[in-house]
Formats: sequence, structure tokens, C-alpha cells
Amino acid sequence: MSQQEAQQQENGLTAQDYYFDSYSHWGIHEEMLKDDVRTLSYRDAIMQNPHLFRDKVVLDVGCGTGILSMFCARAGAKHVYGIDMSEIIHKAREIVNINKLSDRITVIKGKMEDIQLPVEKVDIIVSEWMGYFLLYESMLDTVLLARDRYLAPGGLMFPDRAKLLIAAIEDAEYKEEKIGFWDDVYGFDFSPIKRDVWKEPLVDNVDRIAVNTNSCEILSIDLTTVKKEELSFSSPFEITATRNDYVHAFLAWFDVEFSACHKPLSFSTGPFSRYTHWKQTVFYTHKDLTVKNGEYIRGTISCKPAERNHRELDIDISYNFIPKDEEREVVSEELSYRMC
Ligand SMILES: C[S@@+](CC[C@H](N)C(=O)[O-])C[C@H]1O[C@@H](n2cnc3c(N)ncnc32)[C@H](O)[C@@H]1O
Repeated sequence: MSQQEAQQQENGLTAQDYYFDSYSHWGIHEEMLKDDVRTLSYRDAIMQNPHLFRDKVVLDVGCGTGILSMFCARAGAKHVYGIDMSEIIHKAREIVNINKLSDRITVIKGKMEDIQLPVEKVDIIVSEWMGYFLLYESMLDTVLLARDRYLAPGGLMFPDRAKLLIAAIEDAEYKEEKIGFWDDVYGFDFSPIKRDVWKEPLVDNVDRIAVNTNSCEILSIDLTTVKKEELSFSSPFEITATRNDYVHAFLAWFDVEFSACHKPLSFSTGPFSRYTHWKQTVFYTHKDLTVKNGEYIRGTISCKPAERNHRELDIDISYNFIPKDEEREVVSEELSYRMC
């Protein structure tokens, strides 16, 4: 049991309670609502497609403040059911009321897994379920359960596609600041902490200039068909250096698509796109590589929910770099990370 889990148990709270509690305060919803890449993508996907929403019954999985439910109602949905386990749902109910949408939106407090909808099937499921590195928080499990229970045959998922990508970056300065720091803390060796720092991927915004390879897709999800088991994956990758440079880390990000729209709409959380609150995920390598334009880094990345807490992720990256000349060393590593 981790220290955090022990503390939670002492307080009589489970990781579940903590998870939902984290969505109870308006602060986290402010951050999500103000992420206009995110919120405008959902708004446009829904409101620019009234022909898909008109007279339809919609389920909003994890409705939070109710923003997506209200977009659906404005797009002409006959009725929207917004479900959320966290306390923010009481605000969602008030917001729906004062916006005069309570005749078309029903908000229900409860865990999606436990509640019984007042209808047997819905035509469309909308949900904003993505976490860091796409899968952190494992909320997609809940959306898939809702799909299997409630989506009518031929029904639509908003969004319905997602993919994860990997590349490499030059990041000497920040790697030194985050990891090298622990080698000498006011004259003391802090390597016991350094070992843990290596293991935790860093969620941060990376400048596009730092990316020095092409990118490679490591997971592609079709939300209309994917099964929960497929979210634990192991994928080979091959990336090619796009200039002579040093590699200090791998970088991952995700893209999301609403392909059911009349004009398919997507957004990216990658370093070549506008900032989102998901940023990107940095996996520092233990060794630094000296790469030349056109050389390959080949590897495998595996990811699965952690046994200690299914909302956390265990991610392994193994890679092999064979330089084209003999002056530089072949580099191979097997690295394990925990997103917690
Ligand atoms: C990322 S927020 C999105 C909120 C809102 N849909 C939006 O776009 O602003 C996810 C929400 O889903 C809720 N949630 C996550 N898992 C849930 C579950 N199993 N049952 C009910 N609500 C859940 C959380 O409490 C949180 O409010």
C-alpha cells in the first residue's frame, strides 16, 4: 500500500472517493472550460451538426458542469441525460435550470456503472473522458461500459476516434533541472529520490523546436468498437531523426476525432498544435543519444492500468539505437514508468 493509499484509508476514503472529489471544485472545471481547443472542438462537433442531434436522445457520460449536455440541447436533442458522480453535478443542475433547459436535460448524480437510466437506449453518447497520455484516469472504461449498455445499434459516439503518438526530443537543460538536480542537493547525494523521479513521466508543454524525429502512432482507438482489454497495449515503434542532434527523452501526445460530423473535426494535443491543458508527456531516457539525420530509433511501448489503482498507468519503453558509424555506441534500454 502506498503512503497516499494508507492516508486515504485512515481518513475512511478510497481512491474512488478521491477521484470524484477532485472534480467537485469549480477550479478544475474552469481549467477545462477555458481550454478552448478542447471545449470549442466539442461545441463545433455538436452544434455544427444539428442534423445528427435533432430529436435524438443523448447520454453525456461525466457531464461535470453540464456544458456538453447544453451544447447537445442547443443542437436540437430531444432529451439529454447528464451523469456525474462528483458534487459539481449540483451546480450543473442549477446551470441547466437558469439556462431554461431543464425540460430537455436531466442530470443524475451517480456512478455511471451503478445508475439505471430512465430510457433503455440512447442515440448518441458524448463524453470528455481523455486524461494525460490519453488513458490516465481510465475514464474510457466507463464510456465503453455506457456504450455497451445503452447505445442503440448504429448510434454515434462523440468523439469516436483517438490515437496516441510518440517522438523523441532534445531536452538537455530541463532534464538536468528535473533529474540531474538530485545528484547534488546542497552538497548531498539525493539519488533515492532521483530513482523515483526517473519513473514518473513529466506532463509538460514542450516546444515544437525540441522535437527531433518524426512521430509514430502507437495506439489507434475506434470508440464504436474498441474493448476495454485493448486499452492495455504493447506497440512497436520506429522513429527517424530529422536532424543531427541529441535525444534526451521520448514524447507522447494524443489526437482526437469526431468523424461522424458532416465535416470531420479533430484536435491534437501535440507540440505542433495550440496549447491544451493535457500538454504532452515526457519520458526521460537514462542514457542520452547522439543521433544523425535519418537514423532510426526502434522500440516497443507497453501500457496497462496499474494493479495498485486502475486509474494509474504502468508504462514500459524498451528501445534500441544503432548508429550508422562505429564511433558512436549502440544504445539499448528497458525503462519502466508509473503515471500516478
Ligand atoms: C474530464 S471531466 C469532463 C466534464 C464535462 N463533461 C466537460 O466537458 O467539461 C470528467 C467528468 O466525469 C466524471 N466521471 C468520471 N468517471 C465517472 C463515472 N464512472 N461515473 C460518473 N461520473 C464520472 C467526473 O466526476 C468529471 O466531472
